[in-house]
Amino acid sequence: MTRVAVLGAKGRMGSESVRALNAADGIEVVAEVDVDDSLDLLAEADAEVALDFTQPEAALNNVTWCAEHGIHVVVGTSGFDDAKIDRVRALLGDAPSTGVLIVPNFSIGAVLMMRFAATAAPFFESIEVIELHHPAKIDAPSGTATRTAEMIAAARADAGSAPLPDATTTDPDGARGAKVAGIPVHSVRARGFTASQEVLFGGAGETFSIRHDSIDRASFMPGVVAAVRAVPGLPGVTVGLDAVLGL
Ligand SMILES: NC(=O)C1=CN([C@@H]2O[C@H](COP(=O)(O)OP(=O)(O)OC[C@H]3O[C@@H](n4cnc5c(N)ncnc54)[C@H](OP(=O)(O)O)[C@@H]3O)[C@@H](O)[C@H]2O)C=CC1
Ligand SMILES: O=C(O)C1=N[C@H](C(=O)O)C[C@H](O)C1
Repeated sequence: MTRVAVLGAKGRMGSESVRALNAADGIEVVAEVDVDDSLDLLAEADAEVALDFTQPEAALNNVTWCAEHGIHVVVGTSGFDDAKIDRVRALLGDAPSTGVLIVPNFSIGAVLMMRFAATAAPFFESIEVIELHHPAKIDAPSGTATRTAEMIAAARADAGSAPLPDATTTDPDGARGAKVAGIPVHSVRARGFTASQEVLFGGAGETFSIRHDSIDRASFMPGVVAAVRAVPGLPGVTVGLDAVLGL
């Protein structure tokens, strides 16, 4: 049995993950940790893997504690940016034995949407990302949108693509969106959405859209289970579910 601790266990993702992990073969949730609990619970429960669904300000501290205690971590919490990843890499050192798997989005459709967007990126002049989430989400832009924009920007840099055309000179209220790696990202927070994203492409005489909708948090659970199973075999830092899915 893989012994798992869920951090943020009372939250929307944490509580659903506890149920999914306990229903999965060969996995047992041995600690359910939330905001007022000590991380010592993980050691007391002899957890082998931790799953973090807390909040952006908390995740780095949790990952650091786990790495220092030799507990593999799957990070589902958004906002785990390059600066945090560098801190974790430095902590793990050159010959890591502990795995830290950072997954901006666990749903298979979202993983494919990001891959397809990166594939399409060099073929169009214009690209904009629109992410749409439930109004209880505390961070913007979403981790998925940030990762998508970074993948698009990397694909365009590799291909030597031109900058996106945009004649805007006046935008006092940020109507053109946030710029993530130079890609405009627009965040919508509205009742009725769980987690959706559309990537819009424009070229001469044509537009092209890639859209993904998570309409229920059930969409994330197969990825959560797969990530928990995989992380002990992935020493060091891994970003994205792609390696776990064999993509
Ligand atoms: N990678 C993915 O596929 C997905 C990622 N997410 C991300 O996961 C994170 C959680 O989302 P969601 O479940 O909706 O949020 P919730 O607010 O519903 O859950 C977060 C839980 O973590 C608790 N918490 C806060 N700080 C700590 C801490 N230091 N230690 C332990 N528990 C803590 C919160 O307590 P309290 O409410 O009292 O603060 C709350 O119970 C977000 O960053 C979100 O963006 C969400 C969906 C999918
Ligand atoms: O907060 C959420 O709900 C989600 N957060 C993640 C993100 O920021 O990308 C993943 C998914 O979009 C749901």
